[in-house]
Amino acid sequence: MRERAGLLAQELKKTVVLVGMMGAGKTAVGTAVARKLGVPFIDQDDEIQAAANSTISEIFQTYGEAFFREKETQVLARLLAGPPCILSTGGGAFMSERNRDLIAASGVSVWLNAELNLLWARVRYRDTRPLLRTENPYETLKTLFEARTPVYAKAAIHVSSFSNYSVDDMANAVIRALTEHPDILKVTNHACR
Ligand SMILES: Nc1ncnc2c1ncn2[C@@H]1O[C@H](COP(=O)(O)OP(=O)(O)OP(=O)(O)O)[C@@H](O)[C@H]1O
Ligand SMILES: O=C(O)C1=C[C@@H](O)[C@@H](O)[C@H](O)C1
Ligand SMILES: [Mg+2]
Repeated sequence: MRERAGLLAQELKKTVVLVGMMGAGKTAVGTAVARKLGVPFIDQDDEIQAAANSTISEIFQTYGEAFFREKETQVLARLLAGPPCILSTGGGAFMSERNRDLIAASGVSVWLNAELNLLWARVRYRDTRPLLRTENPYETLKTLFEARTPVYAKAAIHVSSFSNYSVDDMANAVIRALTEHPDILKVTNHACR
C-alpha cells in the first residue's frame, strides 16, 4: 500500500491477531491499524455473531459459554486460513491452548496490555459483555484480569496502552512494533524511485 506521500509500500505477510482483555482496544485499535496499513480488518466477535445470526449475549444466554467457545475456535481456524489481515479476537479467545496453537501456526499474536482501572473505565458503561453481567462487575473484571494476564503474556508481541494514549496512538504503537518484524510486516521505501 502506498501512503499519500507515495514513499512507503507495506506488505502484511501474516495475520496479526490482537489479543487482550475486554476493553483493551482490540476492536477499536485493530480497525485503525488495518485502515492505516490498507489491509483487511476482521473482528472475530462480529464473525461469530454473523455466523450465528445472534448477538454474543444471545449466544451465551441460549447455548451457554461452552458452545460459544467452540464456535470461537471454529471461526478462528477459518479466519486464520484466509489471506493475511488484522484480526481482533474476543477477550477470552487466547485462553485456549488450541487457539494459541492455531494462532502461532499461521499468524502472530499481539497483546494489547492495559491496566485494570483503564479497562474498567472503558467497559463499565457498556452492557454488551455477558461475562460482566454480575453483582459486582468490577470484581469480575479484576478476577478475569488476574487469571488471564499471565496467559496474554504468552503473546509474541506486547504493546502497552496508557490512559493518555488515543486509539490512533495505540494503532501507531502496534504498527511500530510490527515493523520490527519484517517477516510479519515488510516496509519498503520507494523514495528514490
Ligand atoms: N487508547 C485507547 N486504546 C484502545 N481503546 C480506547 C483508547 N482510548 C479509548 N478507547 C475506547 O475504549 C474502547 C475499547 O473497546 P474495544 O471494543 O475496542 O475493546 P476490545 O478489546 O475489542 O473488547 P472485547 O474483548 O470486549 O471485544 C473503545 O470504545 C475505544 O474507542
Ligand atoms: O473476555 C471474554 O471472555 C469475552 C470477550 C468478548 O470479546 C466476547 O468474545 C465475549 O463477550 C467473551
Ligand atoms: Mg472487541
